[in-house]
Amino acid sequence: MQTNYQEILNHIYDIVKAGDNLGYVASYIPELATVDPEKFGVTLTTIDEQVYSVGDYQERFSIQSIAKVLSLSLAYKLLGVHLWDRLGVEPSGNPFNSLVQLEYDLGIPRNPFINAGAIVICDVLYTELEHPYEDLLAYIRHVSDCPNLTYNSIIANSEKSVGYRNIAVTNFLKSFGNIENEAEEVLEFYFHLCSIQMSCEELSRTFLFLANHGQKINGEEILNIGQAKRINAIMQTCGFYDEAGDFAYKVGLPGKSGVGGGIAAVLPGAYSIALWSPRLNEKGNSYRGVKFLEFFTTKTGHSIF
Ligand SMILES: NC(=O)CC[C@H](N)C(=O)O
Repeated sequence: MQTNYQEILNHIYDIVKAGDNLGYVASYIPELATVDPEKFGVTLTTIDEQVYSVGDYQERFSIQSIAKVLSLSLAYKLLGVHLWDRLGVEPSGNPFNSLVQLEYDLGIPRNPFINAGAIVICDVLYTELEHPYEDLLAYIRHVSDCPNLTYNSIIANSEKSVGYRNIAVTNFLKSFGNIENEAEEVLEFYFHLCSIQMSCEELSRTFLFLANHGQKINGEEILNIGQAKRINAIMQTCGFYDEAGDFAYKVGLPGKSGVGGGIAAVLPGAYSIALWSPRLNEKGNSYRGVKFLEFFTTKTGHSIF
C-alpha cells in the first residue's frame, strides 16, 4: 500500500507546532540571531521524485554545517581513501566546536563533521581546486540543481567577526601540520561554505543523491555506491555531534544538522527529508526538527532500523 506522506507530514506538523518550541536560536553568529524562531518547514522528496511539503518550506535559511556533507563529498571524490590520512570517521562524543580532543588526537580530527574536521576538508579543497570558491559553489549548484545558490557574505562576515573558536581550532590544526594553506584563507573559505542558504525544498532535493546510492535523480553519478554508503555511515554516527546516539535511537536515519536550525536526513533507497526550525536544543540541533523526525519515522516505520 502506498504511504500517504502528505497526510502524515501535515498531521505531525500540526502536533509539533501545537507543542512547545524550546531552546534558543544560535546567537553566537550575530546574523543567525535575527531569524524568526517560529519558522518551521519540512519537505520530503522520494527517489521517484514525489515531493511533499508543509509550512515554511520555500524560505531559504542558513544551512551552516549541513553544507559539510557537500564539501566532504567533493573532497572524497577528489582524494578517495587518502582523505582519511588527514582525519577520522569516529564519533567525537564532544560538542562540534570542541578543542580539547584535538590535543589528545595530535591534530587529527575525529570526523569530517565537527568543525576541526570540516576545516581540514576545506584545506583539502583549497589545495585541490583550481578556483576554490567558484568550483565548490559550482559543485553545490550542480548537486542541488539550483543554479542561483550563492555564498551569503553577510552571514560569512558575521561569523568571521566572532569566529574566535574556529580561529583557535584552525591554528591548532596548523600547529600539528594538518593545515597546508594559510590558516586565514582556509577559515574564510570555511565561513563561506557555512553561509550557503537553501530552502527545505532545495535541501531535500540536494540530499536525494545520498538516498539514491550516490546518483542524482537523472542517473548522473555524484559518488559511487560505496562512497555514498560511507558518507551515510558518517552521517549516521557523527551527523548530530554529541547527540548522534540519541538521534539514532529516536529517529534512525543518517542525517546532518546545522546551527541555522536545519536538518537533512535520508532513508537510502526511499527518500530524503529536510526540516527547518531555528530553535536549537542544548546540543545545537533543531528542537522541533528532531521531534518531528522522531514522530515521523515512528509513525511510518520507515527508518534504517
Ligand atoms: N554546527 C554548525 O552548524 C556549526 C557551523 C558554524 N559555522 C560554526 O562553525 O560554528
